[in-house]
Amino acid sequence: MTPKPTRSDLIVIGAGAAGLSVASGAVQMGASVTLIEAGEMGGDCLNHGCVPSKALIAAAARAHQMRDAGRFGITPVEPQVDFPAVMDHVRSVIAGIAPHDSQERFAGLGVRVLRAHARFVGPRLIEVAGERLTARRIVIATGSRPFVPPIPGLDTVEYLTNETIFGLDALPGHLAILGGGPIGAELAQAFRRLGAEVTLIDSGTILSREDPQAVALVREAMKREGVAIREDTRIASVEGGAGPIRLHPETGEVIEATHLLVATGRTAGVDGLGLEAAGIRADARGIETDARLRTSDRHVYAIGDVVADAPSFTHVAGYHAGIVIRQAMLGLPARADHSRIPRVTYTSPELAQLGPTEAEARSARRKGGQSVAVAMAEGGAAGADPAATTDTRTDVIPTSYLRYTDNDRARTEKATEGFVKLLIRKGKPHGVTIVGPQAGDLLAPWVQAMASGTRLTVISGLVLPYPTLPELGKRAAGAYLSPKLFDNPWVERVVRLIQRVLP
Ligand SMILES: Cc1cc2nc3c(=O)[nH]c(=O)nc-3n(C[C@H](O)[C@H](O)[C@H](O)COP(=O)(O)OP(=O)(O)OC[C@H]3O[C@@H](n4cnc5c(N)ncnc54)[C@H](O)[C@@H]3O)c2cc1C
Ligand SMILES: NC(=O)c1ccc[n+]([C@@H]2O[C@H](COP(=O)([O-])OP(=O)(O)OC[C@H]3O[C@@H](n4cnc5c(N)ncnc54)[C@H](O)[C@@H]3O)[C@@H](O)[C@H]2O)c1
Repeated sequence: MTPKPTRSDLIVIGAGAAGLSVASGAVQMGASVTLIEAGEMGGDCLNHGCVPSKALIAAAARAHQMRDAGRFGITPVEPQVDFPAVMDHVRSVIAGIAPHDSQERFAGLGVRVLRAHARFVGPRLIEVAGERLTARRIVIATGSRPFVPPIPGLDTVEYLTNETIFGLDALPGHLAILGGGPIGAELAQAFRRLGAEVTLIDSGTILSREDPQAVALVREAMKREGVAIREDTRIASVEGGAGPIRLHPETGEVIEATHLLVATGRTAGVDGLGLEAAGIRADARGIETDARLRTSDRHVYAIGDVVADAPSFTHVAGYHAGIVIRQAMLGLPARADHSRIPRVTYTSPELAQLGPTEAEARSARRKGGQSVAVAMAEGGAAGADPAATTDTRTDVIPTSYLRYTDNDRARTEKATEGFVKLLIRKGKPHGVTIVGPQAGDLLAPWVQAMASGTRLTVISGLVLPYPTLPELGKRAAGAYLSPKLFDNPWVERVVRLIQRVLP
């Protein structure tokens, strides 16, 4: 007779950002929780994703500053990059965060942590290392893996992915990167700054989801720093062996590199999970869920990267975890809304987006969606009057421009390349694009403003310390509002009247 399965209130499969957040929340609320992890605690973000990539980017930024010091009257120097030491820095950052995600910490909180592969063997029935488990609620948080395209010959070379690149102990001589999404773009610039020759290849355009005007600044900066960017380039085959890796674009020429990073997107982590046995629907995009993140078995949730069509970010994993906790622990309904998820690509300049891009807003408008005004605070030519560039034609969404050059702090830092673009709906921010230094940090107040429905009049009236970059946001709001105030015949009439009666 099969022994009775071990029972708990909640089983969580996967100890990445998503699974860890649910497990810690649930156990601290008093539930009995079993957490199952086949690989490293902390998942992709800690071990092969956000943390090592941002640590590498930080080191690369220092190298870049040394080369770039001449603009400030300081003799620029070509940095001596000790790559193994750079990787020690990356590993030390991971090691510093790891205790927070560790088995010891979770066991200490009261979570039963199993370090093995989990698979469903029936509805709400899981097998782990020979033990059967069941629970009132189950959370699948198995994340994603690199998608490797079926290019002839690719499987014959030792290509890198995000799971292996941070294990390099020597700087690549020439790193070819297939895929110019956030992974490819961030790592292309970082490796270039650390001294590698880099070729970034995309079958379409780089960062294609993002605002093209913003991407143009990123592309320009990367090219200037020496990243060879090959867009609209399809690789027909790859060959290698012991020597260099040769990529053959369809155009017939050859790209030769010492290393190849494949960063062509993600695939959901559902292999060997036995979803069919559990009656849980999934396809190539990931696990199907409703807005409450319930799978086709209502007692089983899916969260984080494994969810079909959900944005793949650590903050989304955390957001999903909160939605499941409310439902599974407190019995309260909660829904995921992905329309206002911020995202930042940590290139230099950084590229930050909240809500729809201008193109998405225009396309929604064409489809008969809501009417949206675009106040493009691009920071036009130095000293330009933003109002002068307001586009009020009726066939397009009105735009106005203001650049980083119009911010005094950006000027003192000589960090003037960039812009803020606001999409406005009924006097409130509807979408925000920021490209430029610290764009990610500059997005935070807009996240708050959009969440709380703050009007642009409030933002433009804020008293912010001078000189700071956040003044850009206030100016951007002002750029939209000032034509209404200063070019308004009604306002002029009222002011003339008041001036006549003022004592
Ligand atoms: C290079 C790179 C840089 C990134 N940078 C950023 C960034 O700057 N900001 C940002 O927000 N996001 C970033 N991301 C995305 C972010 O890493 C992911 O969105 C996040 O890790 C998703 O968390 P998750 O918990 O859903 O999945 P994961 O972190 O993938 O965790 C899933 C876990 O489940 C385990 N698992 C899978 N199957 C099983 C099974 N059957 N049994 C047991 N365990 C299993 C896996 O071993 C893994 O540990 C980056 C990603 C990459 C690759
Ligand atoms: N800063 C961040 O928050 C950050 C950083 C890295 C990754 N991430 C997350 O991880 C996800 C995955 O990132 P990604 O960059 O791998 O994927 P992606 O899907 O965003 O980009 C993949 C790129 O590869 C290109 N491509 C696909 N097939 C190709 C081929 N055969 N040849 C050449 N180019 C090809 C695509 O045109 C696309 O530009 C992101 O969508 C993001 O959610 C986030």
